[in-house]
Amino acid sequence: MGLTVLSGPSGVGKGTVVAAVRERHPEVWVSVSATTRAPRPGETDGVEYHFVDAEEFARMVKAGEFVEHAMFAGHAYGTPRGPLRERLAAGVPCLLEIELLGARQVRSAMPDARFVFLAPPTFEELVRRLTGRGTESPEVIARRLDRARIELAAETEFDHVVVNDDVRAAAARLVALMIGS
Ligand SMILES: Nc1nc2c(ncn2[C@@H]2O[C@H](COP(=O)(O)OP(=O)(O)O)[C@@H](O)[C@H]2O)c(=O)[nH]1
Ligand SMILES: Nc1ncnc2c1ncn2[C@@H]1O[C@H](COP(=O)(O)OP(=O)(O)O)[C@@H](O)[C@H]1O
Repeated sequence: MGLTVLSGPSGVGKGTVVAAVRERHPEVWVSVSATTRAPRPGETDGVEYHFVDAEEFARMVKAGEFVEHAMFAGHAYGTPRGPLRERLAAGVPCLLEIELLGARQVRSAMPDARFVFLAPPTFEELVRRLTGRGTESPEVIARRLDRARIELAAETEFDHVVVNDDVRAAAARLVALMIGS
């Protein structure tokens, strides 16, 4: 099974590590999720996410177009089924970067997938990273920290834990788990 699911608390560096994987490992295909949240500065529709409105998201859910979908901090996120199915059928190593509830749905639907938890070196460092990104209001940061505590407690559900101490090292460890070193 060529599918790897990467999860971990908000701010741990999932997006950063996945960007490093994209840059250095073009042989890995990274799924582009749909979301109802607004693009952040520098994000492009179709690259980091497909940015859709709530109506379009609901239509996609109803049409069965998602492998999994979940709410996170007030917005909907989902993994489109078609592109993933095509890449898996072609034998391409595939990576999903999704939150815990979605990872659990994938675990039920595709139990042969590999589940990797990206962990912060310490909780204090997680708070620093989440605050330091500067893209969220204090209310949003507080909500994400509440969710982060829940996500950290689920670490033991995963097959592997990669500590994001150094971005390049963490990306290399993730790819080694996916395709061997
Ligand atoms: N279930 C699910 N979660 C997703 C999907 N895409 C992204 N996420 C997760 O949604 C959460 C919020 O993502 P985002 O708004 O980009 O914030 P960030 O991860 O803190 O930069 C993160 O935990 C992502 O891993 C998806 O398709 N399905
Ligand atoms: N290994 C690392 N060391 C230091 N800072 C990091 C590391 N990985 C990510 N960061 C920083 O932490 C913040 C959150 O990273 P991000 O990739 O947005 O997290 P996530 O996608 O998990 O929410 C960003 O400011 C990012 O530059």
